[in-house]
Amino acid sequence: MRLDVVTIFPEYLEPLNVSLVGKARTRGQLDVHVHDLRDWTYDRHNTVDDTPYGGGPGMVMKTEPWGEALDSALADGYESGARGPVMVVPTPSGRPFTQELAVELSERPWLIFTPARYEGIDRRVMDEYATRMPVYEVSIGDYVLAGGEAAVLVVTEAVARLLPGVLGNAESHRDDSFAPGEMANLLEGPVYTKPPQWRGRDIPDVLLSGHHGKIARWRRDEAFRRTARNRPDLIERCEASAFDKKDREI
Ligand SMILES: N#Cc1c(-c2ccc3ccn(Cc4ccc(CN5CCOCC5)cc4)c3c2)n[nH]c1N
Repeated sequence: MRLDVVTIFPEYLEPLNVSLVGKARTRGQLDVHVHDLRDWTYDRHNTVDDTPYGGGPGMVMKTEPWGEALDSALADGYESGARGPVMVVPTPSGRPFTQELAVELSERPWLIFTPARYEGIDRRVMDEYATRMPVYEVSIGDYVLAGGEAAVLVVTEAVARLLPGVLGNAESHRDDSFAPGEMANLLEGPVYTKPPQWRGRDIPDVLLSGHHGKIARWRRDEAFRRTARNRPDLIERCEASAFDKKDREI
C-alpha cells in the first residue's frame, strides 16, 4: 500500500516512522510519502490560506497549492506503479471513521491524505479530485481538533494493522472489538499477566483453570459487562447468540 500525505506540518507525521507503521515501512509493506504543501507556494510568505468568501471566522486553504501538490503526488505515485488512488480528507464534518471503514480503506492500494488546517480546504479541491478518484471525508470523533494531521495518524495506524503480515499475531485483529464474529460490537474485557499476585491482587481463578470453555465464557461475560457499562449503544447491536439470556444469569 502506498500512502501520500500533503500537509503544512510534515514533522507532525514523524510518528509514521516508528512502531507498527514504521516496521511496516521498513518491511516494504507500506510506502509512505509526506509532502510539504508550502513547497508549492511561490510568494515570500509561502501563503497557503486566504479569507473566506461570504465572510465568517478564520481562513480557508487556497486551491492552487493543493492542486499542484496533489498533481505532483499523483504523478509520482503513478510513476512508481501505484494505481487506484483514494483521497482521504479528515474533517470535523466527515463520516465517522469506524473499524468497518478502516477495513474498506485497508483493501485499497493507495491512499492520499489531505489534512488541512485553518477552517479547511476550498471545496473546489475536493470537487476537482472527486472526478478522478473516490473521496472519503472522515471524522475521527465528536470533538474539535485544530487540524487533520492527528486524524491521519489514527487512520493510518487503524488501516496498517489490518494489512496482511503487519500484525505479529494474525489472530489479533480478528478479535478486535468491532471485528465480525461472536464478540462483534463488544469491547475487550480485562487482561492479566504475570506475576500471579501483585499488591495483594490475584488473577481471576477461571483464567488459571485451564478450562478453555469456561475461560471463553468468562471473557465474553466480562466483555458484555464492560460494553454495557461503557458503550450501552453497542449492546443492541450484539448478536443474540453472542450472549444469550442463560449466560447472563451466571
Ligand atoms: N478528522 C477530524 C477532526 C477534526 C479536524 C479535521 C481537519 C481539520 C482541518 C482544520 N480543522 C480545524 C477546524 C475545526 C473546526 C471547524 C468548524 N468551524 C465551523 C465554523 O466555526 C468555527 C469552527 C473547522 C476546522 C480540522 C479539524 N476535528 N475534529 C475531528 N474529529
